[in-house]
Amino acid sequence: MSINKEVKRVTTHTLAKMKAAGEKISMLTAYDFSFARIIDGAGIDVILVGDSASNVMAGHETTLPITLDQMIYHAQSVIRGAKRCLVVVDLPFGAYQSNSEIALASAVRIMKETGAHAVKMEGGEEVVDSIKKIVSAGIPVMGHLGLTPQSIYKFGTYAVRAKEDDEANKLRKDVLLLQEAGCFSIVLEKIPASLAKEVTESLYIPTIGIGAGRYCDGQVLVMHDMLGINTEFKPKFLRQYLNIFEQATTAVQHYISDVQSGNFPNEQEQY
Ligand SMILES: Nc1nc(=O)c2c([nH]1)NC[C@@H]1CN(c3ccc(C(=O)N[C@@H](CCC(=O)O)C(=O)O)cc3)CN21
Ligand SMILES: CC(C)C(=O)C(=O)O
Ligand SMILES: [Mg+2]
Repeated sequence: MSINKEVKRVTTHTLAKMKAAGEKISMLTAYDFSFARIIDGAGIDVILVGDSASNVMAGHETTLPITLDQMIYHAQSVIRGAKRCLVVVDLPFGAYQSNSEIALASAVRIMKETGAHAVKMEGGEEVVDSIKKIVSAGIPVMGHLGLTPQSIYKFGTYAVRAKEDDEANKLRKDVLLLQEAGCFSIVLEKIPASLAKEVTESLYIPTIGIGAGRYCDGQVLVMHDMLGINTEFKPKFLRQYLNIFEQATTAVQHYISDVQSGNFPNEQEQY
């Protein structure tokens, strides 16, 4: 299948084997070529071109405003930088909820115009028909349950989901429906660790958690959060590995003062 044999690509089948072997799956978001190159080169299994681009790239309050065209632009940039990992693209709000034909058309546009390997969509029972249609067309689908940010105005808050029995029971059913519909993996966002453990054990497809505890088959974070580019967002589940905001601010301040003092450029830095 692969014409370019330089590197062995992670596929949805790799992830299935990893779950079977008890190997944890690492996933991070990326939205552009340069960061995709860093993350892929570091050895990540999966890059998610998340609709969180709406927040961290465009500065919106929620994920709702980002369009399919804008997601396609981000995915095209990421795919040029990602040589080894699996690249999954979020279907944005409005690109799949109306009916399964619109959902398929949106997924086809992503596959055709970006070269990405899979799509992700939020929801359970409500989107099962769309998932089946997309999977039948040969497009791998990742599910997303628990806190689903495209429905934030229905929930009203970003608080932990499925703490009560009725919502937990719906999630228990939804994971099985998604698996049956053909999803290759499911993101579980901000649910109790005990529930994530239980549903992870009930599935043969891997779960990828964010704020869903240590028992998921893999973990995902938004790159800008874990690198400390975006420092306003500090939920309990986030581990920050760098503080780029602070370091970049210091670097820019040094540059400004070097320009102002005439220290930059020096003799070696001119022609
Ligand atoms: N930068 C960024 N990081 C993300 O993880 C992310 C996005 N954007 N945008 C899309 C969704 C939204 N997500 C979220 C949003 C908020 C919380 C959260 O825990 N917020 C509050 C708590 C709010 C409450 O309890 O009511 C917090 O502690 O920061 C978690 C995940 C995850 N995704
Ligand atoms: C938080 C992850 C799972 C996501 O959907 C996104 O970044 O858009
Ligand atoms: Mg998303």
